[in-house]
Amino acid sequence: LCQTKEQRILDFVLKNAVRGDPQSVIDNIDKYCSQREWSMNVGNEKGIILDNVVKESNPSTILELGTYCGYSAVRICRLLKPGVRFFTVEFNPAYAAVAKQIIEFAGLIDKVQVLEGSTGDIIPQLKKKYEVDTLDFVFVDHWKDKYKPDTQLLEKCNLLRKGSVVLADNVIVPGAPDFLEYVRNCGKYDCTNFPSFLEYMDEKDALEKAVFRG
Ligand SMILES: Cc1ncnc2c1ncn2[C@@H]1O[C@H](/C=C/CNC(=O)c2cc(-c3ccc(F)cc3)cc(O)c2O)[C@@H](O)[C@H]1O
Ligand SMILES: [Mg+2]
Repeated sequence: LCQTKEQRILDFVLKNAVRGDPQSVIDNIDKYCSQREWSMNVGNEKGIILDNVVKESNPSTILELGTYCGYSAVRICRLLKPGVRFFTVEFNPAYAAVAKQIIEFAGLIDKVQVLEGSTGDIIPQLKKKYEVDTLDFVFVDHWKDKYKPDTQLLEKCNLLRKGSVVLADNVIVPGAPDFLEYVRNCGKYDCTNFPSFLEYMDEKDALEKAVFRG
């Protein structure tokens, strides 16, 4: 019945997680993807680093680039105080549909707006159409060749302010070399690298935190 891996992940969550309990949703996605089918969720090792960066930023307006199944949306939103706004962008309708159901099951759908479309089209709409002033936190985890252009687009659209945190997954594998070179050398960011491991594997990976200097 479940034709796609993403539908099988959703099915496993619906069957095994506890409705309204974000941690059980995260734990069950990690369990399925480590025991049955690998999947490109940020995972628990890098997820703990993500948790810590989110907690220290205490953000009110958050943007995620690349929702996929909603694992990091649930991971981030479970830490947020009431009333904050979390936007996540996904251009694959099948993935967006799975993500919405997983976010809803976790009980977090009121905090989350899944914006269906390409980041290149949606980022320029955030101020006028979605009433965003500036972004406190951006989690970047979509196609790796889009990291740099979309970071530059965020700058161009004046969505970053002094202290805005841009946190990028996979800067070792699959890697985002042009993004790393840009944020580390353009002079507009203070960068920190967080070595970790690729989700569900023993391979090395890392997150890069780039704080906009304003
Ligand atoms: C411009 C635009 N607009 C909107 N949505 C967009 C968009 N570009 C992509 N998306 C969306 O975001 C997700 C894409 C995620 C891409 N992530 C990875 O490729 C990835 C790969 C690995 C990996 C590591 C080792 C391997 F051997 C193989 C794969 C690990 C990871 O953690 C990854 O994130 C996916 O849901 C896609 O539809
Ligand atoms: Mg990733």
